[in-house]
Amino acid sequence: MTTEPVILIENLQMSYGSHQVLKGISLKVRQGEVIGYIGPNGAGKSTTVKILLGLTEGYSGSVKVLGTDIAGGGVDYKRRIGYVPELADLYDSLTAREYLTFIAELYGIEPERADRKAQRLMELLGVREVYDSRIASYSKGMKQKVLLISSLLHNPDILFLDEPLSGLDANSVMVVKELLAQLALQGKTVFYSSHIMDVVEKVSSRIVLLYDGRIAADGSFEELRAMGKDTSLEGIFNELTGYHDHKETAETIAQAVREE
Ligand SMILES: Nc1ncnc2c1ncn2[C@@H]1O[C@H](COP(=O)(O)OP(=O)(O)OP(=O)(O)O)[C@@H](O)[C@H]1O
Repeated sequence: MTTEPVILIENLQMSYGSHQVLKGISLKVRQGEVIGYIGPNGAGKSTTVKILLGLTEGYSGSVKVLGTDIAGGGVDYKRRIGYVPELADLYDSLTAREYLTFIAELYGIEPERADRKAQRLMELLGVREVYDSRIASYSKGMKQKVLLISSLLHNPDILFLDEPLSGLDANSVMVVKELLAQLALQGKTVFYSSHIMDVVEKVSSRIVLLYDGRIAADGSFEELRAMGKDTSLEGIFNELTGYHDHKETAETIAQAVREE
């Protein structure tokens, strides 16, 4: 394994109009780390990931992925990255075979090889029987599995995942959680953004909490736990983001529902 960071972010700032979303983020991610990237809704997690993927421009600061300054617009580093977006635009009118071989082709994988690998991964994830059905007919979890496969076909070095377990059944969740650990053992780096705290707690070797445009905590779960009073990541999250009134908020909402 190399010791150079695979992701190096220095003083990253990003605004949409007058709204400053990222207020100076610095982060070094090393090969083989599984980063749990967490934060409240709207904190800027997806924005960070989209910048790292070269999908969002207009930021300031420096961002290097796999040694490449992404501001240079190079595409080589993108070939070594896999991405499972939060809201996916799957081509519903295609079958998984058509979709996955098409995606693989974009990565320069020869169609027959891609087809073999896609079928194998569909089989391992228990969805081989719908390989030739239109994606439009799939359940949410089946679509999620196709997305996961599409991010892995080209054997990427870094995997960016935004709520990757969304819609997956309990057995599939266990498989994917274990898969992430196995991929990290192979030396792949995983950048995992999710709101499901008990999963983040279990799969991440390091947790980065984004709050108010800045990194509010960065460390292993044990290190984060040592910082506060709470013992669960959910509790630590509430503590670090200064949120204590979930019960009152829920009561007020329930009351508002009854109002005329
Ligand atoms: N294209 C855009 N134009 C304007 N504002 C945007 C755009 N994309 C994101 N934002 C704003 O930036 C902020 C951060 O959004 P982002 O999607 O990065 O948050 P997030 O941490 O991923 O949230 P969530 O947990 O809800 O997915 C939000 O206030 C959002 O409204």
